[in-house]
Amino acid sequence: MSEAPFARVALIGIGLIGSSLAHNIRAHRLADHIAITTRRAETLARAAELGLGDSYHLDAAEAVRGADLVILCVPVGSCGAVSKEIAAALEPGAIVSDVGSVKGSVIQQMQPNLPAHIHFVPAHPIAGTEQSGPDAGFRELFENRWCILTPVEGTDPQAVERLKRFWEGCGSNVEVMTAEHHDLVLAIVSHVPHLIAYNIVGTAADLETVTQSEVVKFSASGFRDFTRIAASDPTMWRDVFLHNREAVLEMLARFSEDLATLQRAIRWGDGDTLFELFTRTRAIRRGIVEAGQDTAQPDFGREHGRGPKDET
Ligand SMILES: NC(=O)C1=CN([C@@H]2O[C@H](COP(=O)(O)OP(=O)(O)OC[C@H]3O[C@@H](n4cnc5c(N)ncnc54)[C@H](O)[C@@H]3O)[C@@H](O)[C@H]2O)C=CC1
Ligand SMILES: O=C(O)C(=O)Cc1ccc(O)cc1
Repeated sequence: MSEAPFARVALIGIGLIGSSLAHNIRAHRLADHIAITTRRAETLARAAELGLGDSYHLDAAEAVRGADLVILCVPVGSCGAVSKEIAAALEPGAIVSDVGSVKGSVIQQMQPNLPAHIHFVPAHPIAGTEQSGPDAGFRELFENRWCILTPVEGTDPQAVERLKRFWEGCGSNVEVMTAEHHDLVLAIVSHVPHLIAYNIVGTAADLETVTQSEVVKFSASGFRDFTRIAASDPTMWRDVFLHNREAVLEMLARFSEDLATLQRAIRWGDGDTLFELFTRTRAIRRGIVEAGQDTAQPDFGREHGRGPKDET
């Protein structure tokens, strides 16, 4: 008899998150069999070369057949289409989950396609890097990181508990909340910051009076951090903004108001306003460091990744 918590896990999409999950499932014996499926034959072949799974399928329905855990690791805009492809092949009692950075839209896209005899438990690991593709994954990615589960009302608590234990098996701490709350929180702590990074790097790239070589030569560490984030996968982030539209627009409106306040303070020489804000934000940063939440994970990821992949 098998001792692994799952008999067969199907990973749909084998980029940064899918491959990091494969490493974890293997290392922590979370399943007896890892079935991998992805859209492109080249990516699947690379996953096989890396030995990430036990079976490899171009047909997603074939991969999920007999699986007791199915995890969609694709851009959020593809979740609806993938759920349609696999629906008829899903095993009764299977847990179907995802790793998308947006939850409300993923639930809306997937739920209508899924049969009543499976347990749908959406998830989001708050762990990643700017890298993508099957080479980018590494086992330590989820260690000491949060994973948020957003089950819909009426979900079997045992299925939620099983998925919670799976993520704990990957080294994560798990929290449960509504999809709506998740999308608001992530809009301010992750989505808007990425948009700001894309925007500032774009603005610097468009400058006429400051040359590109000067931007590279004199970029202080703050700007360098922005360029790392702005190197994140374009498909993934396009989908995040299109699918968390309302929460992002709400947070952007607040951000713009606060930015206007700073603009005014600079224009009128109001140093007190600037000093007061910078003092408050410094305390927030110190709180994060004291709570042990400031691991140098991106560098760690870079060490393990082999460079951004444009089309995986
Ligand atoms: N990159 C990050 O830092 C994090 C990403 N996420 C979420 O994880 C999901 C995957 O992101 P990554 O692994 O970073 O992306 P990635 O670009 O590294 O990998 C995506 C994979 O999905 C495949 N794919 C795309 N469309 C597909 C389709 N229709 N059918 C089958 N396979 C398809 C691609 O070929 C690729 O193998 C996204 O929803 C993202 O929001 C969550 C946490 C962190
Ligand atoms: O690389 C970084 O700095 C990240 O912020 C990683 C990340 C990206 C997207 C997510 O949904 C969660 C984490």
